[in-house]
Amino acid sequence: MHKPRYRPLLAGWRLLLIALLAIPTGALAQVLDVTRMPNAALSLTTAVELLEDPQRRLSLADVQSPVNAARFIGEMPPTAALALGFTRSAYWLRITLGNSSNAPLERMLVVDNPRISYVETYLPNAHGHYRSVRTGCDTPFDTRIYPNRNFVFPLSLPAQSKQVIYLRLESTVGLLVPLQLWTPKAFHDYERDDYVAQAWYFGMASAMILFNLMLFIALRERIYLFYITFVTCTACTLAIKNGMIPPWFGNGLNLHSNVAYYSGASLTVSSLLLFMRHMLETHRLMPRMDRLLQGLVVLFLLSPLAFALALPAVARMTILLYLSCAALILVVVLMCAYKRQRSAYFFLGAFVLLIFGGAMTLLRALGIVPTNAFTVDGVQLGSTMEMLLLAFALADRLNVMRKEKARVQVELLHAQQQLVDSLKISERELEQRVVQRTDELQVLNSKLEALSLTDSLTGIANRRHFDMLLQQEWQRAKRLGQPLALGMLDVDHFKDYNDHYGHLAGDTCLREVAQALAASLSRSSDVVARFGGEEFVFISPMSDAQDALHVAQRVVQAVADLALPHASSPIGYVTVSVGVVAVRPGPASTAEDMLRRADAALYQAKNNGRNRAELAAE
Ligand SMILES: Nc1nc2c(ncn2[C@@H]2O[C@H](COP(=O)(O)OP(=O)(O)OP(=O)(O)O)[C@@H](O)[C@H]2O)c(=O)[nH]1
Repeated sequence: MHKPRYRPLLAGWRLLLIALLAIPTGALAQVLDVTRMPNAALSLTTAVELLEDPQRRLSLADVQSPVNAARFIGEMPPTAALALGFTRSAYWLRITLGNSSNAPLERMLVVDNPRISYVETYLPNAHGHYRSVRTGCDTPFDTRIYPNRNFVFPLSLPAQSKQVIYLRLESTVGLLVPLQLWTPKAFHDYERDDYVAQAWYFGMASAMILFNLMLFIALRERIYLFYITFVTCTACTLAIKNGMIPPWFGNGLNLHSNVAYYSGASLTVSSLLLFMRHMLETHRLMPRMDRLLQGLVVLFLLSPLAFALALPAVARMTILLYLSCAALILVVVLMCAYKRQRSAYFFLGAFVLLIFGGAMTLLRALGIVPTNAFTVDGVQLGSTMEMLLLAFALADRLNVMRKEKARVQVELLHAQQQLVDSLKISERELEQRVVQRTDELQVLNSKLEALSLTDSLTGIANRRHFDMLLQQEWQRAKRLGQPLALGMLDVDHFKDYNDHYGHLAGDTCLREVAQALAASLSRSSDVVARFGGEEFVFISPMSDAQDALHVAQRVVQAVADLALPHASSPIGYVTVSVGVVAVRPGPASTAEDMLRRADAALYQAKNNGRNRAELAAE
């Protein structure tokens, strides 16, 4: 026969204690009178007599035989449940119930733990024959004579009667037996409240799943999917644990079984690990630990195969694995919290609540803490708090991300503003530079224009400039009906001067003649220009013939006053001849005519002996 190698010490100690304290009661079975009942569960623990069947071979007839009947032990400690620990033995429970009243009574015998693999009840009929009902979580749901998440057996106790009821219990996992007796009414009330409490939990889990599904659809963040998977696995596992899976669900599969329960728990742990990895970003904060977590995820995903093939054998190891994993999760969360991972604080709080709830359930299973509303639903309560806190952590994460986004947006705006500002500054600088360059260009242009209009040798207006000015002055005089005078001047015997003094000296001479010419025409409206070679011209607006001749003579005199030596000239110094004309521009005359006439007058001055001014003939 297979015996577990490591029976929990506590369960062993408990059985030893029970054996020492127990009085063989085969013949002296105490009768529990069920005539008067409380309006709540009546724990049958102290009324139970217990017989261990390590080989799991005894039949009802065997346990009724005088030898075995005398081996039942009673006087159980007054706890809410018989905690028999992880055991492969079958246990026989004997309860003697009495009805001292004169009326038949209906009672409900309840095994308030849906996780017992096999619950076989032997109920006597009026003739003392036993009817067996074999059910349990590892048998199909329709084996239950009363459809409830726990194992419920309605009893009929005739008036003035005594009944001995036998229960045979066997489990592939921990064996915890909260055996209760109820009146039908009290049980129905409790049943309603119990299902309402369960509905609260599953309703809340469903709401969380749907809400986070919507968040996932809206935000497309994978972490919500991990959370949904985790909550779904948790809710399903708790539904299995509490016997809440509807009988029609599962398509023939027994989803109440301990294989389903352990598989659900493993899937829950792997989804929790997946969620935690993403939530705490372990791949970034602790890459090596993250690889270990990934390995555990795979291990837990594959573990249902092991449960299906060898559940009783691997049950104890699985519990150890769960505990190690819980410790590892705690270490990871603490390390992340130490590294100031904000989500880790929430995760820590949530996980501590779950562990606390789970620990309560485990300690109840081991018989260390009493069975009560808190310890029975410890995992469920812890899971509820965990679910809420993790949802809060997700909301906080969203909030942090939103704040981060807002901060980045502000930074972006700031950067944009800075860019706009610097663009504006460079635009202004560019504008200034353009203005400056334009000014410089204008100056340059005016210089160029001035250069293009100035004679490079003498510094007075050149021929081009003169042509323009002559046209302007001509038009103005014509418009205003004013007289306009034009003088044409030529240096006398200049070829000889050049020949005698050299070309460079000739240039200097021309410069001095130009200055003398410019100095002789003092009005601002007067114009002097180099006409070409050694010829100069002047324009004197608003001057009639007399004025013009007077100006021309002044020029001749001014050059003569320079007294520039000219060895090749009959006079001995540099002189000029001037031909001058004064006209009143009319529709028939042109500026060119005026020039021709001035040239003719110059020719006349040359012919008349040079060093003189001649007025053009009318
Ligand atoms: N040094 C110098 N000589 C120039 C310049 N332009 C023209 N000449 C000279 O001026 C002389 C003009 O001589 P001509 O036109 O023959 O007349 P002229 O010798 O002055 O004799 P008249 O005009 O009849 O008195 C030429 O020898 C030119 O080479 C110049 O820019 N610089």
